[in-house]
Amino acid sequence: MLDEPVAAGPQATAPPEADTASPDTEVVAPPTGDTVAPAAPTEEIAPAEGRLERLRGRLGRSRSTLGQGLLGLLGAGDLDEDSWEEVEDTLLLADLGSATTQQVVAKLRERIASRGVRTPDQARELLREVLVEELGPQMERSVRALSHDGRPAVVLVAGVNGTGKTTTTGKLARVLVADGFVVLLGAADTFRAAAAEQLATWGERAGAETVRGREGADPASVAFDAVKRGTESGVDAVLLDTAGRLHTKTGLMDELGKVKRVVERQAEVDEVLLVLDATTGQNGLTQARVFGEVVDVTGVVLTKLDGTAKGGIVFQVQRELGVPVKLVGLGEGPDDLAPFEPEAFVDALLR
Ligand SMILES: Nc1nc2c(ncn2[C@@H]2O[C@H](COP(=O)(O)OP(=O)(O)OP(=O)(O)O)[C@@H](O)[C@H]2O)c(=O)[nH]1
Repeated sequence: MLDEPVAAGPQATAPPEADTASPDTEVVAPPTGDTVAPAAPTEEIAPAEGRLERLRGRLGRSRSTLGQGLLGLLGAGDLDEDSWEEVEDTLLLADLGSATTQQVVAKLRERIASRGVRTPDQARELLREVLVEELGPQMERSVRALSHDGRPAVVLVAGVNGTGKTTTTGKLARVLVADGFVVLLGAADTFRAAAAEQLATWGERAGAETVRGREGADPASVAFDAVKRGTESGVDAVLLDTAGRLHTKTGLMDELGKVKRVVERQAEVDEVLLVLDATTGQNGLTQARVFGEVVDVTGVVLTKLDGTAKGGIVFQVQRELGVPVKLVGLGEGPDDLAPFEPEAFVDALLR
């Protein structure tokens, strides 16, 4: 449903760096006047609380690699060098990466020697302790506070195409709406018309407005207009979905940097969430490094953890990027997004 086109010509809103061509942004339902009222979602949204708990079963495949393999080895008692090599291989196979693997093995060896491990339960406890330590429970993981004294929190969602950016933006909107926040979505992926359509559909379902531009419009202008509208109408959060595919990688990065700079002319960007597909392993880390050079990534969303036997990628992301994993995608369903909790995650791996 396309209604209430917004006059957002370049003179009105486009900042100097933005494209001078008319961005032709429009607002997609729910239609409102000057104030963005929390429109009723068109479908029921599951409460955010206890999501990871409900979604635990989805980590089943990761569990079979890490949990069963390691517990079997460690629970057997005194380990010879061959067994330690197997432990190492199991961790590497689960995508923990070599640095984390070395660290985990060193800690396990030391603690097994000093405390002794004789039963599977003791092995599980020790393994849990070491893995949780590796995930740095002290890291700040919440998506930054949504109270900004009269201005919306601005969240930029970035990542390469297909990782699940649009889906994650939509799911996040639902979580926030379920928590009582008024959300506005900005479809700054103007490279692919279907992406804006997809986001607007998520918005309608969650009860959030979507500001979007015509295919090929300047993404920075669309993002700027979305934040402007969100600020003027007093929403709690503006979530900006960005493009993941351009003709060249340099173009993509330049565009993302520009979107952020242009938005920052009127509001601080509170959160840059980098969406990584957990099934891509090492590739995801390479992407993360490249994105990190262009924008300060404040948190990672690891998607498709339901579809991989390599949940260990979480450890690598954390260690190599020094950025907390804040959210995990555990399915294609609209409510399959959960906050990342190290203890609960490790428990799911070892269950
Ligand atoms: N199994 C599973 N699938 C997911 C998850 N998150 C997203 N997907 C699927 O991944 C596919 C790509 O998701 P999109 O949200 O379109 O990805 P995108 O990054 O926005 O892609 P572009 O718009 O092309 O840049 C879709 O089929 C989603 O349903 C997840 O956590 N688990």
